[in-house]
Amino acid sequence: MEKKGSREPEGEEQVRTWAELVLPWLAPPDLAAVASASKVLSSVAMAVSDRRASDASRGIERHPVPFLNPVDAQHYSYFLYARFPLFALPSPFAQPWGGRGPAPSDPSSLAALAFPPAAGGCACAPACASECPCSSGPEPGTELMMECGASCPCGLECRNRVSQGGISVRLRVVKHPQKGWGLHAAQFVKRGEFICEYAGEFLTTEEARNRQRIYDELASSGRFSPALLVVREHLPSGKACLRVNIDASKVGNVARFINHSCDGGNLAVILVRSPGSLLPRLCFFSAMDIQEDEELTFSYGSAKLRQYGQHCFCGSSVCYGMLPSEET
Ligand SMILES: C[S@@+](CC[C@H](N)C(=O)[O-])C[C@H]1O[C@@H](n2cnc3c(N)ncnc32)[C@H](O)[C@@H]1O
Repeated sequence: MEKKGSREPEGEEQVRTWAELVLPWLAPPDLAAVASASKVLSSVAMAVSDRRASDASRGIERHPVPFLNPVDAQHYSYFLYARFPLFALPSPFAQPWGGRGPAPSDPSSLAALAFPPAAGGCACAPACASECPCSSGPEPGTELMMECGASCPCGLECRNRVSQGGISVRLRVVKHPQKGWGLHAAQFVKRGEFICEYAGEFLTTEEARNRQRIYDELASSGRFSPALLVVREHLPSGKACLRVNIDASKVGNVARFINHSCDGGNLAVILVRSPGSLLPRLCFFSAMDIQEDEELTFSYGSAKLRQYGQHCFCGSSVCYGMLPSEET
């Protein structure tokens, strides 16, 4: 901590200024290595780590999402933060985190520019009415919902874009001794509220299969928590299905911390479609009233598809004992 009134020697002040700019770009192992080089670097590295621990979203979400670790000394998990899914990792693959300046830019905010909106959408501008043709669902028994989108003339303030305004409930990321980090409610959440979208990299099925093989190996040694999700949307004919692979292991949002529960958990997973978007978005809504501090969970999949052996610690009365995993 700097003492009021006392000035650092000029050389140290310069090192501090430089360190404040550079250290937020470093991954944890490099940050730790730099910290051991001098007192000034150590104090800047500590401040960077503290700021990182105070907000997993780096200031990109409306409310900070702090890390809480009652288990060990591990600070946080390192990944690039994006609010929406991306088709390709931004280059270079880096984002400052824990600096003193303004929030870094959200790499996923550029994604929409790369894909001009297609035709379609509603014509209810300036405001969408309750009978807007884009508004539907989720119907009981289905996991599909429609919202206005890029092809609609209405803006983000439209009432039919609940899942597009970002996260509005307060959340925190809490470490569990067996499950690793998990996402928790930091306030009471009413049933049916939008929690967050599953952001990450959209992958081709071939790339998803390749990565899954590597992740399975790393996960079985306990060194890695993969966050690759495969979602299948069955078309009305029932004959075909659209497969969406989203990998939040390197880039994603707070959804990458949501753990599995064999009883289905307290979140509903809804595919949200919008005019102008080719792919559906995977969104989480609260399936029931959720109390402050409760962990947010959903079911990763069916028990029948278990292939590799990660033990499940969901603690539910119907726990199968192993995490679901399917052959991608
Ligand atoms: C999407 S990540 C969830 C966040 C993860 N816990 C972390 O620390 O980053 C999925 C991984 O979390 C762990 N996990 C999730 N649910 C679990 C459960 N019920 N029991 C044990 N581990 C779990 C597994 O390692 C799984 O591969």
